[in-house]
Amino acid sequence: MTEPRALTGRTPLGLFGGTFDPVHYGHLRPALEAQQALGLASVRLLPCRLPPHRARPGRDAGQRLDLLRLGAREVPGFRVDDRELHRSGPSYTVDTLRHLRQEQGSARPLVLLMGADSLAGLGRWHRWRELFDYAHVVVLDRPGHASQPDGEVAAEVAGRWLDGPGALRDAPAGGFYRLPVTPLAISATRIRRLLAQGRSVRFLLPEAVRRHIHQQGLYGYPQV
Ligand SMILES: Nc1ncnc2c1ncn2[C@@H]1O[C@H](COP(=O)(O)OP(=O)(O)OP(=O)(O)O)[C@@H](O)[C@H]1O
Ligand SMILES: O=C(O)c1ccc[n+]([C@@H]2O[C@H](COP(=O)([O-])O)[C@@H](O)[C@H]2O)c1
Repeated sequence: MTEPRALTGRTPLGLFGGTFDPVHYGHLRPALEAQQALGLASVRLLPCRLPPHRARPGRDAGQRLDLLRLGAREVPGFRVDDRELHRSGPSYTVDTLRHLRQEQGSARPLVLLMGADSLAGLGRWHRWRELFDYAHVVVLDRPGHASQPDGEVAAEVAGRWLDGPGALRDAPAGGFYRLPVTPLAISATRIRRLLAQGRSVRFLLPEAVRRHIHQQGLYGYPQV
């Protein structure tokens, strides 16, 4: 996959996974802020086929992928990476990171981005401690969710906190960092609910995504 800026062996690569049903500005704006604040050459958006800890999405993988591609097109530094859609079974992030590490080599810092709500469930992810063998983890603030780890996750990251974004370049993986981003109380759940009520979703997601949803009748309701 070609990246927008030339990648040297130690240019950090951002990775942002999600169900993206549909992609919205609560994904894109925090990811863009992370790209700029952390000096990421590129952010890869990774749609999952079967999210491990939630109900099967109403839209199939191809439909969510089309929407994500339209949204990602707005940002020059973003790429959609659809590798999880080609794997059977639940889309475990540790498997994705292992493959990316093999591809990218041992030196490049990989930076797994996640919203604060994902952090809250991290201790239940498949082989979650191994994530730190393959990547740094950076938590993006999300309204209504604590950005501080607790329980087993707090214990695991106690010795992993990084001083600042520059420290991401000092090692290929293993660090933990919290990045304040513009708080946007937007969720795909709320967008689906608005569509179900026949209400407008303008300005919550890219206009091309909104149009595509209506043109394809993806969430089943007339244009508002
Ligand atoms: N408004 C937001 N602010 C910060 N992070 C977000 C926001 N919305 C989603 N994220 C993060 O984006 C990633 C993908 O999220 P996902 O695709 O599940 O979106 P969602 O809006 O949470 O969806 P749903 O409402 O269907 O659960 C997760 O790491 C999540 O924490
Ligand atoms: O690996 C896991 O066990 C795991 C458990 C829950 C979520 N994830 C990943 O976290 C990302 C966000 O998930 P979600 O359910 O909030 O869309 C997505 O890439 C999922 O594959 C991964």
